[in-house]
Amino acid sequence: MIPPLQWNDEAFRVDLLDQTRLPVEERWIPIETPEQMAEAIRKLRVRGAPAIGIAAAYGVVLALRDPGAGPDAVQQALEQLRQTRPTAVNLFGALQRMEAVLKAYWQADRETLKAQLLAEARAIEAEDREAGRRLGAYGLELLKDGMRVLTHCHTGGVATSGYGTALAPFILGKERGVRLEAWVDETRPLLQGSRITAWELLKAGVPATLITDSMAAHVMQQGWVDAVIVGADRIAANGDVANKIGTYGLAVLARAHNIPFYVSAPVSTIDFETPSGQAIVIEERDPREITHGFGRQTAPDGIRVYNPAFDVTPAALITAIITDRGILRPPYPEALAALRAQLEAEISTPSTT
Ligand SMILES: CSC[C@@H](O)[C@@H](O)C(=O)COP(=O)(O)O
Repeated sequence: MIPPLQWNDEAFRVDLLDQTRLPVEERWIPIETPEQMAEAIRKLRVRGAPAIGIAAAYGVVLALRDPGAGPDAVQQALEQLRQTRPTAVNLFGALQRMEAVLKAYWQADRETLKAQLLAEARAIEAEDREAGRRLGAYGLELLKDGMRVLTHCHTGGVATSGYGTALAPFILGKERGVRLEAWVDETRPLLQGSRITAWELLKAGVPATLITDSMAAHVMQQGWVDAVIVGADRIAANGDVANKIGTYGLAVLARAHNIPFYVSAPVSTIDFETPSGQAIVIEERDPREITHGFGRQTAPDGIRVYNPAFDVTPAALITAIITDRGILRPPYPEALAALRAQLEAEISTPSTT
């Protein structure tokens, strides 16, 4: 498993895998300031909901790289990183945790603040790694040996810090001898499926077949898909799920073909404060991603373009939501409320082990 980034303690910087270069080149770039991290997130050099949160957390630590910088610089970094991408809630959750550390150690000396911020960023990364392993194990309760499973966008190692979210059962399944076959959606317009999912599954030795997004209906109609599994960028309190554009269409297709549709995401992707998908802000990206994708003009100058990066799948189309705390089934408002109560109870009664 390749991580999306590595903290370089000696150089006090982040070494980041530039995902825009995949699969042709595995290029690691040094990130030394919060500005550089914000740029990397905006340009999708690091992407995928959990990875964005982890990257932003380390980006906050970088505010203290300059020997003259103090808590004000950290506060500024928090504001800057919050402006990068609006949809994935992991970004805001991670920054909220970093802000809590900043507030708790505002009056402390610089070295203590630095150490505490770094420890929190490392904790966010480690928790996500463990969440991915659990997502894989729960996913394998639903995805059985021999199944052909369609997935969308990229939800593996470099989008997280370990096994991934929707790709976790494929990777863990490979380790455990459970044979899953993947249908990989290309994922227009930025091709996270063909560039990154296909690359990661090949590396892991998981059998995979690449299709363009518009072929999904056809392969389902042929009876060649046993399940669909996707990740999430934000799950609302009623179970609506924002994920990469095209996910909603797949859910409709899965329902039409009587195929189970699963969402796999860590609890850090659940936004209990957002009542439904309608309240989720959908990022709109540069029209040139469609008209000039990968440097080649493929549409006439002057054409009007709409380029939403995500869509919302209504809870009613989701067969189960796999989380690192177990598998949720409809009705989701009740299942999510129970999960929230469980998580809150754990916070108020910290474990003594
Ligand atoms: C890695 S978990 C799932 C999502 O983050 C993933 O499906 C996705 O939509 C990523 O979008 P991206 O725009 O590439 O950051």
